[in-house]
Amino acid sequence: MTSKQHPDLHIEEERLDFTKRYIEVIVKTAETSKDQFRRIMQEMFGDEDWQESGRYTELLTTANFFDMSKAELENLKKARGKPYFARVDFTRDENQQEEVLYFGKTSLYQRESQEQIIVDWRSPIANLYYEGRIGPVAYEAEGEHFSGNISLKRQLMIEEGELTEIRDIDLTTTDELLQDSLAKSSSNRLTEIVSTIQEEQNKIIRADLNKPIIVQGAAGSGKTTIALHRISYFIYQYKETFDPRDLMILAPSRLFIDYISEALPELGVEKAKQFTFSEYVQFAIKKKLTIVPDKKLIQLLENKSEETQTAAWASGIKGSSTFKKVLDYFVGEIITRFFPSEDFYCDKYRLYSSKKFKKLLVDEYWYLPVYARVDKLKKILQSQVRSKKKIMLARITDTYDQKIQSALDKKGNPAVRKEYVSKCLDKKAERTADIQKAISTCVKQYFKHFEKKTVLEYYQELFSNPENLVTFSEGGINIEEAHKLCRYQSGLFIKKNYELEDLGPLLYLYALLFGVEKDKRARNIVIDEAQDYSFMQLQALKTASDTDMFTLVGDLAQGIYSYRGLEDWEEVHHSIFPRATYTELKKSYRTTVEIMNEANKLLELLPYRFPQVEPVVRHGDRPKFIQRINSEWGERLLNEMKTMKEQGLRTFAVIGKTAGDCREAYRVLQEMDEKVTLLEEEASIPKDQLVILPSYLAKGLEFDGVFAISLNETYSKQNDLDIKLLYVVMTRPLHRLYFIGEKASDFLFEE
Ligand SMILES: Nc1ncnc2c1ncn2[C@@H]1O[C@H](COP(=O)(O)OP(=O)(O)OP(=O)(O)O)[C@@H](O)[C@H]1O
Repeated sequence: MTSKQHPDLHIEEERLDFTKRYIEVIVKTAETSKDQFRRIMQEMFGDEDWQESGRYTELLTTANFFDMSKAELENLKKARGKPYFARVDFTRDENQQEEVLYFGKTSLYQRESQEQIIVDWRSPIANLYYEGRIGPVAYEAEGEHFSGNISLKRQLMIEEGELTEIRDIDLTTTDELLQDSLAKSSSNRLTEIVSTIQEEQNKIIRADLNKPIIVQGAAGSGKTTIALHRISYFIYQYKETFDPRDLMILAPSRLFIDYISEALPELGVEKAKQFTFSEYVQFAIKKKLTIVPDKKLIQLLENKSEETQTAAWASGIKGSSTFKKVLDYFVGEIITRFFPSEDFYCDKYRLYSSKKFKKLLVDEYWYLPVYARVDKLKKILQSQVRSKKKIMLARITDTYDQKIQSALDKKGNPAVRKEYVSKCLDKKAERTADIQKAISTCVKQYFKHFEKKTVLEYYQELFSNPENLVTFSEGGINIEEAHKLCRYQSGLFIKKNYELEDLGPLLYLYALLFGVEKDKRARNIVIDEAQDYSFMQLQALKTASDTDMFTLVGDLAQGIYSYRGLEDWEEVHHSIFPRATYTELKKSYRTTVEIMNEANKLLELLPYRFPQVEPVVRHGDRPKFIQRINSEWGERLLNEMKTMKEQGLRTFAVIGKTAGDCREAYRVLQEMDEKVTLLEEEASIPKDQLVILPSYLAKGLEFDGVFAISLNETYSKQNDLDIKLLYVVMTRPLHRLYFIGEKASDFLFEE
């Protein structure tokens, strides 16, 4: 029903008018002076319409401005055009009083009357909107118990401050707002979905904030979106105690960070740090490294040479839990290098036994990074010297004073006595100087023998001895493999290069040996596309940040980096995040039924059991195959795009299997004078332009219309990687999917 026909139209319009004016009062007052509050109130509400209403008098008599934080004010300003999106009428059992609640992206209330003008979508009571049905409801949320009755659930569409539509939801109506929202065209950027969050998504957003969470979600199930909403919810819940800058979002590429950039301020989470894994590791270990471009995936697609196989194999080993064992063992061995061979002496005084030193190093300070333990022991010895300094010096003085005294007491030749006393005085001065010197140098001397190396030196050392790799892995790596791995690594080190797969072990080693500085550690980490992380990477992040507060979202069916990433969640769940809640999302919100049905067929070709993805019921055209003849395909593509544009669609992508096919497509389309952009890793996505990108870069992104192309490259059923890549491509479009190739079987179709 449009707003004009709704029986409550007048009530809702008046409410909106009131809310908008009240926001203006708050904003204006904050921008001028608090003393002006009453005057502004009169100005905003003093016109005839409002003077007649009882509400105006009430407002004025109770008017009393209260301070808002800068952030709250900013949120309120942002909310001016759309202060809320839903209304719920709820009667609590305990007092039988009906509350009329308006939910929006921020909260606003009148302090005196305690009336909530807008309730934040992240407050516990907003669960009534996301999960409650008309009728009796009862549930717990963050320790609060709700029981009562919902008599009205209403969605309110407001655009630029105007009420455009009112929709009452009851048991029988399907969620039209969701359908509308999904039917819209994409903007090339991720947006917030607060008004249409679904029950299963809401559960993840609000799942226990003190526990890690792992979400296996189908393509388009809203993983990225939900992860960002969960951050927003987290920041809201802990606004008093948690600095948003302690939150870190790890994304697969800068392209992806650009893609989510719009949703961040909308959700108030723009202060969270955003990194790629590679950027973060270099930041944390304070070293700028030369990382060789990650060509393995492409090489695996293009050729199966032994070199490529070795590279992929080495990646797998360096990311495995076996390698964690190697590093743990290695660090254990490094610690023994700090076992002193002798007790600690200052001059002739034994101040600390080596046994005690070892005990502290290994047992007492086990929780500290190795070098921090050594530093701690240094301080202990220094304080030991300081505390014994007086005694040591006093002993010297006493000894020589006694000698002198007894010489003076003796009768005898005065000349001899004099000489003896003078010698004693000299000796005393000499010994005192010795002790003074020893006091200032003994600690330094004692530690002089201990090594001081950088994390890179240690890492390179690890690969200098194949036998050690076998021992450290307790047989997990055999001697041939160890030799092969060492050879592979030395090929990198000679050129002062590292590869992405070295970063997990490096970070882990750094954390254990030196510890990541506090201001470089995150207290809460959100990882998107988590299936592409290796065991070692996740373990390293956990150890480095000293917390298990992670949100991991990913989809194993899109695990195109499985040679180095994860094949299942089990090991990660059990060994790294045992406290984690594991959840699955099977519904897809992005794609139409017709497209998803085709994509689902690919999952059946994979050797693992992936559940079929259930699309939210939204129909569209069936995917279309266009036969490629010479370069005339370019024209057909542009024609189809023109038609789509006429139908209101706005974002389009040509997705090739590899960069090679993309370059070829770029050449053809550019010649036709079309404005196209070839996307490289670090680029940002231009708005309203046709973009060409390879399949592996398209992961996580979405477009209204997608042209999957096969020019020189085809997809093969024999290769799981090909199947997964094609699956990624086919799950990118919101509305239309085209295949352009020589024959349908190039895209793994029967016909
Ligand atoms: N509850 C919802 N209401 C409206 N739109 C939604 C909802 N949930 C998801 N979407 C939309 O579905 C699309 C897919 O969401 P998103 O990109 O977060 O999914 P994903 O699981 O991360 O996908 P992928 O696996 O491809 O990375 C987005 O356009 C998002 O806005």
